[in-house]
Amino acid sequence: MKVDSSGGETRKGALLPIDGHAANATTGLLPCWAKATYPSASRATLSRTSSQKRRKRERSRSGVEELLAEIDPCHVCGSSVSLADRGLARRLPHFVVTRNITPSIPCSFCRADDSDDNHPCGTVFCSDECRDAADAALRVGSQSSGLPPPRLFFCKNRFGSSKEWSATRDGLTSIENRFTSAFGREDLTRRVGIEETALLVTLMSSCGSPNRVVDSLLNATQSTDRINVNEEGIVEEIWALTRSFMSICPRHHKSTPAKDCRFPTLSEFVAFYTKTKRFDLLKVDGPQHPLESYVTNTLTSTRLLNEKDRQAALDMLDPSWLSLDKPQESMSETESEVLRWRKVSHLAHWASSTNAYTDGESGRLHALLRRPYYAYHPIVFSQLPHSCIPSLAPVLQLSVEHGMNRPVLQWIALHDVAHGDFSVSRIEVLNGDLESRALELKRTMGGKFACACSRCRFEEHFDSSNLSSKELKHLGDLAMQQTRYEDASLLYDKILETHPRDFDVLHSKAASYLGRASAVSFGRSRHCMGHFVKAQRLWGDAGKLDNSSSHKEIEVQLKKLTAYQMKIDRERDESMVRYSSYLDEKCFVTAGRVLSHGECNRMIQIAEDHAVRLGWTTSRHFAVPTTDMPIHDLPGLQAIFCRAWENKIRPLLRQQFRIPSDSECHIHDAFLVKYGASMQRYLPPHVDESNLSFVVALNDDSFEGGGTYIHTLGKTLKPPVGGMLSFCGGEILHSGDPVVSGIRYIVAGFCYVDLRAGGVDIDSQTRQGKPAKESFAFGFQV
Ligand SMILES: O=C(O)CCC(=O)C(=O)O
Ligand SMILES: [Fe+2]
Repeated sequence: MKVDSSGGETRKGALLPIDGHAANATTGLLPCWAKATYPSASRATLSRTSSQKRRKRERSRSGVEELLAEIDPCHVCGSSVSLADRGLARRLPHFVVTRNITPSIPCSFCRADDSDDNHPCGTVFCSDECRDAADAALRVGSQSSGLPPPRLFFCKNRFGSSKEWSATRDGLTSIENRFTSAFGREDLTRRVGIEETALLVTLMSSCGSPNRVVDSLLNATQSTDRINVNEEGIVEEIWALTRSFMSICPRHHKSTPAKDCRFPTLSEFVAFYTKTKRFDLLKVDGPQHPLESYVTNTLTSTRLLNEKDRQAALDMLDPSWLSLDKPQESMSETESEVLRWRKVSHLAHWASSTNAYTDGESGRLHALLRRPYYAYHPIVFSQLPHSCIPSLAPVLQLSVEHGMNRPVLQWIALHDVAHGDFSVSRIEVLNGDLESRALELKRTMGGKFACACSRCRFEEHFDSSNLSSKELKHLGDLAMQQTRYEDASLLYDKILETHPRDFDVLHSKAASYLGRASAVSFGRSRHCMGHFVKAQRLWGDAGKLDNSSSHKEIEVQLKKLTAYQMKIDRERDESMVRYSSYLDEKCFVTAGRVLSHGECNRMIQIAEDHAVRLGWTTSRHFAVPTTDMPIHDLPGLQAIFCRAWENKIRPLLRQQFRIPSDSECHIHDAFLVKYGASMQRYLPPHVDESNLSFVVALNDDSFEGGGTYIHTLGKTLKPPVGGMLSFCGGEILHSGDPVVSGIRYIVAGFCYVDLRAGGVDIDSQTRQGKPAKESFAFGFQV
């Protein structure tokens, strides 16, 4: 969309000369997040002709240099600020502090103490006038942005007990209250970074117009004169941000002739970026790319899209850049529909996978989708102090409101958050060491910024003596999220030295052993080096302590322990079931059965009867949820399953995977899963958190599609009714292939193979680091 086309030049907000802004009082006052100045959707999809581009390159440098020189002092008007004038220097705009701030309160940005002469964060305003102007601009912007206001939504974190959750909720409510009382609900505004086309596409499409999805993607990726749609977008964004701040101050008199305006170079961009980022701009490494959630939630949900819209979306999401199998003439209608759905179900994984897709359209789209997206909320982020173990993470998710699915900015509580204790991370990469984090923080927050979070304090001397149990727990949980299981175990041990009956810590420590068990490469070591047994032992011991039943997670683990701990009859170690083998004996499909037809039908019946009263569960699995029913929750299911396990499944697994006699195969989890064309159709690509996994088919003639797609094979495997697929769950990428009609039922089981004695030196033999994102079943995720 053209803002103004006089002189043949597309004058978008970012390119207006400062004079131009000043002349137009209304748009001049608008910061870039105001819709009137900067229509987000159109900017994301704007393409530029090469002559326009050339003209931009020809523009002189002076405008940019001038701007760079000016940006450092006052963030509003550009005039230099005397830091000696501390009263003024400390004064922050209304939108970053609560109303009654006095100069003696530390800076909301950098938390600097008032006694410090140099204001490290560099966020200073030279006068009340500037502060008010910024404040006014924000208000104008928020009124006209046209974007839905943000909601603060809090998820229960995975670590806290119910008791702590209520403390966390109070803590989070206090944050919300603080924002609300400072600005009033209607003033809250959210702005999503324009440059990330996919995000906007998601927003648009989840608001009910799926046919704009591909238009936007193609516009963004196809126009050949755009070198990199993302970077250019960011540059524009920052350019606009900078200029609007510069132009809103009436005291700014320096004019820059239009001919001096041009886009910054990359290094200038970086300079702009790091400086403006100190304001508000925050790069969000979303745990899930918006397009991923669009594909997995919206497209497959019959509640959100009617058949016609979904068909239209499917047609459009069947582009040639998905280098999966191509439909062939000889394919039946069902086969091509399965193929189409498979493409959709793999899209998210494909888009966010680290495998290189560097060529052509697929490469460009892949690059686009893999980039973290940007979201900023000037008010909210400005108020949150930085921490390298953040307790909150902002994510954009769909949320049902008044029957509509809307994208909302949500806060995920990563740890328990007490009243007054909250922080986000202001740097993107938290995996770096102390030094690299410090460097990045200085660039982002100002040259003198030094992080004093407990992680930094700990890593400075690797000494835990000056840390509280709570801080140690945070550090342990962070290590879990980053799959540094050994570090997590050590940190939890430190706490248990003084608090041996802390159920949360006991549970987390057991989970760290389980993480280590899954991180082992079963293909290489044939057992998980005692980690699984240790985890079970720890849960068992915790269960013997008074009050352990008050801890929900421990209770669930004990229930599974009891349900699946069977007496093993050695006589039955030989299996008579025939099977075929794939992938170097890492994957098998039986021709015979491990469950009879009658048993399969009975299991389906029990599950459906139970579901009539209590429904199916859909949230038991953290990363890749299925619509399922835990076997250990229903005695009827458990009885049939355990009989099959003892007599058929266990002996078969031992034989298939050549499990040595000094090791045992343990069930950790098992559930009955339901897929359907009008409900959850498929499971996206993932690896399990297990050494071995198996899938038993409970029916096969009442659905089309379905089966387990094994990615390295490029094939869908479908055992007969009562037959079983088994594979190295932690190593083989697989997905539940989409069901295109009818209902599919399976039993899925997750096993660990461990030494019978469980007694090896576990601390010296663990392999670290399967990415948490792909983990399944009980994963801890950042
Ligand atoms: O649906 C399938 O066949 C695969 C199920 C699966 O992978 C799982 O539940 O982890
Ligand atoms: Fe799986």
